[in-house]
Amino acid sequence: MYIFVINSGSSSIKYQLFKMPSEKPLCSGLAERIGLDHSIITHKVYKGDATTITKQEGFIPDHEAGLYAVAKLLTDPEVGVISNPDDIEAVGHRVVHGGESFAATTIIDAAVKAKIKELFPLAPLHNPANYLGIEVAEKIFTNAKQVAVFDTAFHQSMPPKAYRYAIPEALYQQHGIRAYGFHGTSHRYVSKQAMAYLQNSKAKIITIHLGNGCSMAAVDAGKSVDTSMGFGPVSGLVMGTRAGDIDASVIFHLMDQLGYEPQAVNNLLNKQSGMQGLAGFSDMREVRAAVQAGNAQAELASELYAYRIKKYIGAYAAVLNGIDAIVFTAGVGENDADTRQRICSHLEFLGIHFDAAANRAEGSGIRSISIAESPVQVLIVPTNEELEIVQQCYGLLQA
Ligand SMILES: Nc1ncnc2c1ncn2[C@@H]1O[C@H](COP(=O)(O)OP(=O)(O)O)[C@@H](O)[C@H]1O
Ligand SMILES: CC(=O)OP(=O)(O)O
Ligand SMILES: [Mg+2]
Repeated sequence: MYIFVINSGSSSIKYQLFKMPSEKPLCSGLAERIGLDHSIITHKVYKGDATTITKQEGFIPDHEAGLYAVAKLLTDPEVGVISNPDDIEAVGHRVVHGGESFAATTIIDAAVKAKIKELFPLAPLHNPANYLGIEVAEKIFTNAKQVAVFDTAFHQSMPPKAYRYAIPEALYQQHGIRAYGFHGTSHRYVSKQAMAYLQNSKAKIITIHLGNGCSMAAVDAGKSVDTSMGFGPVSGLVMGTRAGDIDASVIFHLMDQLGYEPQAVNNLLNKQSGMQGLAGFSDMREVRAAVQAGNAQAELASELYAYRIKKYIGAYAAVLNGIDAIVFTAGVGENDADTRQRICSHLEFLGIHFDAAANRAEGSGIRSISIAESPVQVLIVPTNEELEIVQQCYGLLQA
């Protein structure tokens, strides 16, 4: 059985075609800079031990055009891997916000689509792109079952004391205002990998997902018990362009004293803040280069980014009553030794004894960057949201 996985982001589409149940990837790819100049699709085909990489440049105006271009690559006589889109039996979609309606992976029907649409205002950078991905896939892969895997699902195990806000009860009961949490597919995947690595299914783990969006989760024996993102994916950590935690008074001040309209505040906190707002760059590689060049704003931004994470490590160590491991994952977490060093230094009182040399060493796959005697293991675990999505889809279709 072939299952195609689509991870539609705000400006990118990640995709992977799997043969199930072997979980063998036939191809994977990334369409980047959708709607911007210099759009590019990087398409990788795996045959035996060999990987062939094709790069296709040219303007991609929107997600619909991007998905059609990807489908064309899949069936291309030279770099394609299937002869007909009808060969695909299921398409697994990452859907960022599932609200309280979805605690598990779900076959998509008209009612599920309506619910995903209803949640647009709660995840404006993500759910519209996810929805479009579903609509286009329905047109291209007409034979396939469409399946939704929600970022919020893993965090549905949080207790009310973690997910409720201290505001009137009616706002929760009537309007669903509570913390949901995101990146659940990644937190679930890396925490499972870490439990297997530690050979401890009861492990208390703090997972730190640092991509463009950033979040942390406190995971107790495989269950999320708290997480840093909330009602929408803007709270908690400092991100590429999102502010993370901020006093609500700032929002009133912006509107009442500085004349900001609600939409402008939304834009400010989602798109112009975080590392972009502090240092002028949202891409951590550019921030690192600026720090190297002696840029004081980039240095402060890097310290603030790490400091916020350090505070959440302290909080989640308390929530979990001790920790067995801390896990770094996603673009920054997996690749940026400097950020990991800033976060993990001076945490010996928690039993975190960081190995600075191991942290700087080149490596791939799951690996430890704490010293052998450290009571708490610090791990790098590469995330693979697409693999987790395909496993979820296959599990659902077999059930
Ligand atoms: N070698 C690296 N050093 C530092 N940061 C990196 C490196 N490689 C990727 N990143 C950062 O990872 C982030 C993107 O992570 P990713 O998980 O791909 O994000 P998303 O899935 O949210 O688009 C960017 O900020 C990028 O700069
Ligand atoms: C939910 C979220 O923030 O996702 P991403 O990191 O892909 O933007
Ligand atoms: Mg991501």
